[in-house]
This record gives sequence, C-alpha cells and structure tokens, in this order.
Amino acid sequence: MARLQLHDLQLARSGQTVLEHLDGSFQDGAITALIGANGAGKSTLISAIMGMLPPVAGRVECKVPRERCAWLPQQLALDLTFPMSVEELIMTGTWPSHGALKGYCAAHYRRGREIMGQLGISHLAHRQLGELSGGQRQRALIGRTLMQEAELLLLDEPFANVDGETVEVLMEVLRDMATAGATILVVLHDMEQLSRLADDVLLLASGHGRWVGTEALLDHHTGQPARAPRLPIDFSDLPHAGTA
Ligand SMILES: Nc1ncnc2c1ncn2[C@@H]1O[C@H](COP(=O)(O)OP(=O)(O)OP(=O)(O)O)[C@@H](O)[C@H]1O
Repeated sequence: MARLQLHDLQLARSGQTVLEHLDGSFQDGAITALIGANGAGKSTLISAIMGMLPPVAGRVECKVPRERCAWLPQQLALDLTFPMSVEELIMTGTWPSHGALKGYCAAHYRRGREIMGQLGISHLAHRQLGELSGGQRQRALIGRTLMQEAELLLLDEPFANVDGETVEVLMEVLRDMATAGATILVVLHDMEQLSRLADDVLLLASGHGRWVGTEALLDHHTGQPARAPRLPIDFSDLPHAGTA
C-alpha cells in the first residue's frame, strides 16, 4: 500500500473549487512529476498534501511521519536573506526530528559534511545564503532535505533558475533518494527534464487529474520529448492511463 494516497479529493481556494475527484497513489520509491498549466492547481495540491490546506471533501492519506516530510517551494517564494551559512542551513534538517534547541552532535556534523561533499558545495560551507547563486542555493536546500532524511519530498520547480551542472547533480541526488525508498513529487514544466526524471506523471487540467504514462509525453517516432521544453503544453490531446 503506497504511503501517499488521494481519496476523492476536492480542493478549493477562496471558495472556488480548484480540483475535484482526485484519486490515486504515489508510488513509494518513485518520482512523480506533477504537471499542468499555470493555475491548474499544482501548488494547491502540494499544500493539501503538506496538510496546510484542508480539503473541501475527500482526504489525503499520508503515512509518512511529519518529521520526514519535506517541502521545497519555488525559489522565488523563499526569503533567504537572513544571516545563515550553507552549513547552518543544512544542519537545520535535523530540527524536525531532533528539535531546534538541542544543538548538534559529532555525527550530525559528519553527515552534514558528507552531504555538502555529495552536492559539491563543501567549499561554500561558511558562505552566507544571501551570497549564493540560484544553483548553489538549490543544492543547499536539497542538502537540508537529505539531512532531514526526508521520505516524502515535494519540490516546486526545483530546476528553475538553476545552472545545467546543478540540474545534473540534483537529478542524481533525487534519483538516489527515490532508490532509497523516498516518495518524490516534483512540479516540472520542462518536458526534457520530465522525460529523464519521472517514473509517473500526474497531469492536472480543468479541475481534474489524470495519471499519464511518461511514454505518452514522448514523440512516438523519435522517442524524444514531444513538445518544446517549456509550457504551454497542449494538454487536450494527451493519451491517458486513467483518471485520477
Ligand atoms: N491563496 C490563494 N487565494 C485565492 N486563490 C488562490 C490562492 N492560491 C492560488 N489560488 C488560485 O487557485 C488556482 C490554482 O492555483 P495554483 O497556485 O495551485 O496553481 P499552479 O498550478 O500551482 O500554478 P503555477 O504554475 O502558476 O504555479 C488559481 O486559479 C489561483 O489563482
């Protein structure tokens, strides 16, 4: 039984229904891409999964403990101007399970150094967050979720404003996390990235969800992504594997 499931979910914003009759399971140990046009309800669904938006009807069933759930909003939504170094940010990943006031032990610092090494940001350990590039900042933020040992990871456009090398590093880290069993849900607009990363696709359109096989998004002749790498995507003609 998947640890994250939607049961006839209905979500609204300001009294207006955004999504309804959403059903389905997110596979454990898999990466699901959440796609849809602007305003389709991707962030709304993520808010509901994180327990920040109560459903109008139906429910989100999440068996992952709260301290193992991580949510990485769009970079633009983050205020990272407060005084904190990369290492300090990564260490805060221990807070959900360990508490913010207990301090860190040697094992935490060791793990923090390992994570910075894996993400190629060891040399930035003492750099302030406000002095990082978009890609460096995103590596640090993913580092925090690794420190947290996240089992459910929700990411909203994690590769936006990020350099190509960082995209490669982050894709590898996300794949490793999924292989280790994490459930990963990622909002993506870039079809080439989607075709490389996603095991499953949940498409939101016209207030409903459809589970779409990743192969449906490829050009049948070339095997390459069928559309230009950025939105708008014409969602109306996508074959689908079932109604969500
Ligand atoms: N806080 C809010 N109050 C009222 N309406 C909202 C709020 N947040 C979103 N909405 C509305 O809910 C609908 C879904 O928005 P949502 O942000 O979930 O879409 P999205 O798919 O994430 O879009 P984008 O790709 O632009 O980020 C939109 O019509 C939006 O205007």
